[in-house]
Amino acid sequence: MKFAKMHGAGNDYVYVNCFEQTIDDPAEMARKVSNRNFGIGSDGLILILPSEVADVRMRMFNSDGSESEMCGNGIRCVAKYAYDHGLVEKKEITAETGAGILTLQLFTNDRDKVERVRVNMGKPRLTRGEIPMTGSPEEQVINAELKVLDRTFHITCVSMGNPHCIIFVDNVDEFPVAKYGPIIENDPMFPNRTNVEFIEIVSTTEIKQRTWERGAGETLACGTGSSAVTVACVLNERTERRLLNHLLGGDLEMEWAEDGSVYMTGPAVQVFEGVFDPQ
Ligand SMILES: N[C@H](CCC[C@H](N)C(=O)O)C(=O)O
Repeated sequence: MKFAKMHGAGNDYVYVNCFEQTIDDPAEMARKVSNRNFGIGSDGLILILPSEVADVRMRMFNSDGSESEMCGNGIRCVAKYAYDHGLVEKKEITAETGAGILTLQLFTNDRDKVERVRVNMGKPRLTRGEIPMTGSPEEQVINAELKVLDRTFHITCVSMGNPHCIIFVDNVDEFPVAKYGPIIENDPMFPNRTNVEFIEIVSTTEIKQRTWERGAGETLACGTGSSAVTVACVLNERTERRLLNHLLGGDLEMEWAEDGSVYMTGPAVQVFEGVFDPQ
């Protein structure tokens, strides 16, 4: 299986060009390639496919084999792959995802390779029914109390196509993400599980994020998470609508625009290409 290893702000995936090859069991393949000792090593597997309604289509599988509707860092790398490998020739493209059709703007360097991508991540979904969460389907969850082990957190829940639970903490560097993340991820109030973001407010235009990803554990960055967090910051009156988010693996420029959509701008990097021998 030919692949490219790419990352966006350190959130790394194995990318397979499915314009020219097929994968029979992507869930199983995701588990194999993601393993950092016995595989290639990644947060998951992303398939780049032809689409009938957009320039490309993305499917994303976490390292545990579960499929997610959307991946923000992944979609920037899909755009880079598509342009750099000649699957598209334009610098504004559309991508079909489980969260709808998104529009992406590509920024190239002087060798005509994509370096940064701005993504219209679409509109956040805020009701329990849309996230999904148990309880009254029309209700929103903003700054609601949640007791976990010995702590009481205040959670805000947002879907960017996939579910996110956002928690503001005082010192994110020292926060025990691996202790609380998996418990919240698997809380029965989230029937499809959830991604969990822990956020420290630096100023009204700057935040720091750590991410516990559904199906993958702690990762260095999460683009859908960063989008959901931007919405949560505004809803909780913690920041302005435009902010710079410092994640463990790099920075993302975020805006929840007046048109209701969230815009994310960030890097897309190819590290190497290779051939994987399935064992
Ligand atoms: N890292 C990805 C999100 C993966 C979300 C995935 N863990 C899920 O199950 O929804 C991002 O940049 O948006």
